[in-house]
Amino acid sequence: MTLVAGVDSSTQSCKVVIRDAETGTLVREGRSAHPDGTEVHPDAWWQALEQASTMAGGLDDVAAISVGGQQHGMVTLDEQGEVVRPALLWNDTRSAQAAVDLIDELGGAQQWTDAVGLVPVASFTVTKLRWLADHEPGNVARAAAVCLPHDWLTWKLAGAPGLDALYTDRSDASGTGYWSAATNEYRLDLLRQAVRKDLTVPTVLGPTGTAGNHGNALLGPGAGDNAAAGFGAGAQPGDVIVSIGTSGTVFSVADTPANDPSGIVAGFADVTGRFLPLVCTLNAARVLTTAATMLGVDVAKLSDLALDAPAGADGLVLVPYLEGERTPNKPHASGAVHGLTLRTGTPAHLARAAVEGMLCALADGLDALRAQGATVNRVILVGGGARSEAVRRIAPAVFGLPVVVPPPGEYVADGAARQAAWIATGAAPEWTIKNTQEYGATPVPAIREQYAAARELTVDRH
Ligand SMILES: Nc1ncnc2c1ncn2[C@@H]1O[C@H](COP(=O)(O)OP(=O)(O)O)[C@@H](O)[C@H]1O
Ligand SMILES: O=C(CO)[C@@H](O)[C@H](O)COP(=O)(O)O
Repeated sequence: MTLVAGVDSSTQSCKVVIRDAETGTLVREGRSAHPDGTEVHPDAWWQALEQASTMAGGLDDVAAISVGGQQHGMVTLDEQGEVVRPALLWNDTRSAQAAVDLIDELGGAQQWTDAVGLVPVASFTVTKLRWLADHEPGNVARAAAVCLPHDWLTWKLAGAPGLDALYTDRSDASGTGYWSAATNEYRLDLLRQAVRKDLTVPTVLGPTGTAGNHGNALLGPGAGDNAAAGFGAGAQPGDVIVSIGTSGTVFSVADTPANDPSGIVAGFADVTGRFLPLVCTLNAARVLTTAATMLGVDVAKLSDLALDAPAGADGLVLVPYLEGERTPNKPHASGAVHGLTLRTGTPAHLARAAVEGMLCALADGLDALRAQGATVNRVILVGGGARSEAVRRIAPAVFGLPVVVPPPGEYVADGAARQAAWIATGAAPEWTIKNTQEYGATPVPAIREQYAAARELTVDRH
């Protein structure tokens, strides 16, 4: 049996799956938590990867390894390959002003989407580089290279061989703001404009490129976590993946690149050589955990409570901008609850409003994807939040679409493992996912209508 390993180094944890390359059967797995915060030293990811690999029985017997990772995080390295400062993550909003400045300097949003398929917001690496240039000139002076979380972990697995041996893949490169999925080329002029110097960047590998070796194992190009999840869940034309992890994402695989100057849909690349138009919210599964904390219950009880309240929660609306928001672009916003009355002031109403508010924000993303030409026949729901029965049952009413839920699993790590199997065997394996559940419901447009009336009514954070 040929074994392969897939890694998901995501915001909250690192997961490792080891699968049979031919059948996809899960052989072993492990996981380890990441520290909280939006600024994390990459060493913490390396320790978590080592712990998760050990829990998964080690990597000595695998033929290939691929790493999927949280997108956009800025990892800066000096000439010796030492980390210059803790990485700024995708959900760190301190570079919001840098995003505004960069859009102005290039002449507007359309110029950015024409150049690199996206409009800068605080999440994207290019804006973090500008923040660094504006606030930490000493660190900029020391920096010799910039890469992403998955690039850095792949490079560490290869033994940290030197800056010229940094590799990335199309999907993650397309989220930097200085690489174009449409042309398959870096825009190093935009990187230089952001950070005001030249930096070494990773070589972008194609779908079956190799990034070196870890012992006897080949290292695959890896991927951004969303692209890996799309590959792991086997998304087909007409499928839209909705991932409810730390972030909420809505995306599909496309044959042409997105170009959305509104900035809602980012024109990313996928792992097979195609494209991955994607909408991302900053607030997803943690809206549920926060609502559970407010109610003094766990997430299972939150789900029961939400299903006890009527659709629309009698008009109670929770606007879920707990970390500020990226879509819509409100980096300084806070969340809000509207429609409180004697009738709606119950735990069940609040639980229902939390689930519906989070899903309504994602449904707005679904509309934006359609506006970019995506065919949407059904939703495939993945990520930690998809484990919630309330989310599964309420989602079809909010999205107005059938929702398919694969068995609970690690679809980012699985996508990375599937890529590793492609590298090890020379062909993309057809791994089938059994026991998916389909949820249907009559659409309830009133849920989205009351959300639309409330979503602008927020105040900024202190
Ligand atoms: N049954 C559940 N109901 C609601 N949320 C859940 C459930 N199980 C896990 N989660 C949440 O899912 C999140 C983790 O999901 P995951 O997709 O692994 O996130 P990430 O990839 O961003 O680290 C955590 O915030 C966790 O609390
Ligand atoms: O910024 C994005 C996508 O553009 C996020 O989706 C990150 O890639 C983090 O993902 P999770 O840790 O929530 O899976």
